[in-house]
Amino acid sequence: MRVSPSRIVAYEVLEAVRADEAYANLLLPNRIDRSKLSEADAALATELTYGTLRMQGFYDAVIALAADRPTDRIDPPVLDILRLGVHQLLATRVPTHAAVNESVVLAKRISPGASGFVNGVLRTVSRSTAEEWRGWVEQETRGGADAKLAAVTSHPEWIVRALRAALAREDRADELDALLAADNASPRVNLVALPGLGDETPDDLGDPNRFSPIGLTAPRPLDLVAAHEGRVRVQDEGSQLAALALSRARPVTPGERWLDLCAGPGGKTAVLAAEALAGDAILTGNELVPARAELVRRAVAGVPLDVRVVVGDGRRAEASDLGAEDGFDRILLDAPCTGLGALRRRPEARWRKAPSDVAELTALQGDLFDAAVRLLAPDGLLAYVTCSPHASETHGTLTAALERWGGRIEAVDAREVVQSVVREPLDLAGEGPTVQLWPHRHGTDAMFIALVRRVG
Ligand SMILES: C[S@@+](CC[C@H](N)C(=O)[O-])C[C@H]1O[C@@H](n2cnc3c(N)ncnc32)[C@H](O)[C@@H]1O
Repeated sequence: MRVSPSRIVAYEVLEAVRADEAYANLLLPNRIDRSKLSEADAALATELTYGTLRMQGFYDAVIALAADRPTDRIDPPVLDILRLGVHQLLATRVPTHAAVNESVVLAKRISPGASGFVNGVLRTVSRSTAEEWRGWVEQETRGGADAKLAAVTSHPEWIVRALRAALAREDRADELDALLAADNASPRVNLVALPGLGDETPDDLGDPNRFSPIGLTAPRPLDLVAAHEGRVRVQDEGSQLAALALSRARPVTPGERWLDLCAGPGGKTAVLAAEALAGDAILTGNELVPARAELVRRAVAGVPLDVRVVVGDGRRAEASDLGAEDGFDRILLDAPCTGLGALRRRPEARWRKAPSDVAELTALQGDLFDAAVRLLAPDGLLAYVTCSPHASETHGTLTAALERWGGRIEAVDAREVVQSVVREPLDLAGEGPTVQLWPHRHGTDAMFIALVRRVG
C-alpha cells in the first residue's frame, strides 16, 4: 500500500512547521506545486495540514490518553503522524481503515520501528467519537475551567483568557465559545477588487461581501486573481475595511500625502493606492524588512500610481526623508502585533505566541504610534490598526498614546466612518469610538481600527 501524495505533503509541512519553524501558509502552496497535486489532492492536503495544526493541542491530549503516555515521550516525527491520523479520524470523512492504514504505512517510511505503536494508538482513538474524546479530555485535563476549555478548543489557556477579556469589554463574554469555534474553522478565501481600476464591480465578479463594498468571494478565487492580475487580490474583508476607514474618513483633497508606515506585505497599501489614485493623493509605503518591501512593490504593481516604497525603521522615520516636508495628511499604522485575530488563517500561530510577546509588541506599537503622530501634518489623520483584539495591543496602546500626547491628538469616531463605508450595518458592541471586528460575528479577522487626528 502506498501513502497518498496529499498525506505526504501534509506530513512534510507539519514536520517543517515543527522542526524548522516554517509557516504553513507559505510552505504549503510551494509543496503542492512541487508535488504537482491535482486540485482535489491539493484541497485535501490543505485541509489535513491546517486542520491538524489548528487542533494540535486537542489532538495531543487525545493521543496522550490513547497512548497512555505524555506526548513529550513520543518521538516528534511519530507524533506528527499520529496528529495527522487523529485529525482524519475525528474531524474528516476519511474512512477509519484508510486513516489508520495510511498512517501506519507512513510510519513504516518515516520511523519503521514505530508502526505498531501508531497502529495501536489510532485504533484506540477510532473506537470512540470526537464528542466522547472531548468529554474525556475535559475530564482529564488538570486545572480550572479555562484549562479545560483551552484543551477541548485547542487554544493556549492565556489566549482563551485574553479573548474572553476582549469580549467582556464589549459585554459579550457569552460569545467566547463561538469565537473559539470560528478560530478552528477554515475561512473562505476572500478577495478584494481594487476600486476604480476596472468596470466590473464585486457583484459582477462574484458574490459580494456582506460588509466591504470592495470585497467578494467566488467559487474559484485564484482563477479570478489570475484573470484580473493586480486588480483582484486575496484579502480579508476586515483588512479592506481598515484601509477604507482611513481613505474614506473624509473627502480627499488632491495632492494629499499618505503614508503606510508598516506596509509589508502590502495588502492594505494596494487598497490605499487605488484610493489615492481616485483622489489624486500621493502614497508612500515604508517597511522594515527589505523582502517584505519587495512584496509591497509587487502588491501595488497593478495600480497605475507611482507609489514610493521605502525600507526603514518606522520608529526613526523622518517626514522629509519620506518626501513630505510638512508631514502626512493620512497615515496607516497597521502595527506588528500578536495576530490573535487571525488564528484561523495562521494555523500554527497560536502555538508560537507567548504572553511575553504581548509586552514586547505593545512597547513597539507605542514607539511606532509616537513616530506616526510626529509624521502627521496638522489636522492629519492616523489609523491605528491591529489584527489582534488583545486589550493591551488595542485599547491599551491607544489610551497610552492619547495620554502621552495630551491635547495634541484626539480620537475620531471610527465607528461612524466604518458604518458609513459598509454595505450593511455592523453589529459593533461596547463603547466607541473604536471598531473591533470578529470572526464569529462578522466573518472577518478580528481587526481593531482606531482613528486619531492631530490637533493643530
Ligand atoms: C501587520 S503587518 C502589516 C500588514 C500590511 N499592512 C498588509 O495589509 O499587508 C506589520 C508589518 O510591520 C513591519 N514592521 C515591524 N517593525 C517595523 C518597524 N519598526 N518599522 C516599520 N515596519 C515594521 C513588519 O515587518 C510587517 O511587515
